[in-house]
Amino acid sequence: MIDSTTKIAYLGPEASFTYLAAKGMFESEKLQPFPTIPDCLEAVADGRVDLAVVPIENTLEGSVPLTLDYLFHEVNVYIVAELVSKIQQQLLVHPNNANKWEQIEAVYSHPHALAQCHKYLYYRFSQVPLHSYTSTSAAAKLVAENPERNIAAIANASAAQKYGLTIAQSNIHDFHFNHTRFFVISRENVRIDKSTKVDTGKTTVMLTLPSDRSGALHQVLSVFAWRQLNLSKIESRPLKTALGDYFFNIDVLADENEPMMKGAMEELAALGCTVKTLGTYYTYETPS
Ligand SMILES: O=C(O)C(=O)C[C@]1(C(=O)O)C=C[C@@H](O)C=C1
Repeated sequence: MIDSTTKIAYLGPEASFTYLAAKGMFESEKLQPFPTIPDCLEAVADGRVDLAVVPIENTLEGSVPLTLDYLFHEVNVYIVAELVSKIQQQLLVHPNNANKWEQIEAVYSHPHALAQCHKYLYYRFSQVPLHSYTSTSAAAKLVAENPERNIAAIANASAAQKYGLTIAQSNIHDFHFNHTRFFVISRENVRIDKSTKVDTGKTTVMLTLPSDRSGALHQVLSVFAWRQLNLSKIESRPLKTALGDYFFNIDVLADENEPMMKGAMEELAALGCTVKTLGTYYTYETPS
């Protein structure tokens, strides 16, 4: 599945957390930066690359809605692996401004990174405007390219090194246990199976309920419950058709080829659910 010609998109530019996660799994020569999550997913969906690495969920801030929604609404692709990385956020400034970082005029980062540092920013920089950027490394690059502006980025220590920035404050995320899950996405329903995997497999299904009737969700959950299929996540997201219409993202700790899972999928279809399966995949821990 992975050979010398494999191209892998990631949310760039270089030194994003997504880059570090991808580099922990694949050779860096195969990695190609794309500016946004939709760009990565479109590139894999239309065949410009073979795989894409995108963030899906963080322990402090929850799901990355753009990834979740895009996987349901916009592209037909599969998850072939999950990467989990520790996330340590740093406040980065241009070296020219290193001795006046306490007077920064703006902070730039990915919305998830800003949210992971909410308390720090609230108590230290409550008057300073926060600006969302496409990724943490894009924010670091912006700070590097604008030395005349006393602005900061929230990004990782590799980004400081890559873009020649100074770490003004280390580990500014609000809670110590800060990890992000990333998906490796492919057009084919295959899986990356290496001895370094840390689990026995998980299947992601996205579904809509048959109709808005009482007990519909209960019925869906009992499909998994009586088969003793353990769920590790359930989350609803807007279906974007009307207020109160949702789709559900469900992660099941089982292989889609197990008889119980096949039975569950058949029963969901019989109940009238629309089910989109994103495949079974293994989890890998990647250094950050
Ligand atoms: O990869 C990056 O650097 C990103 O900006 C994305 C992202 C995310 O969406 O969760 C990745 C990891 C961190 O949780 C913060 C931001």
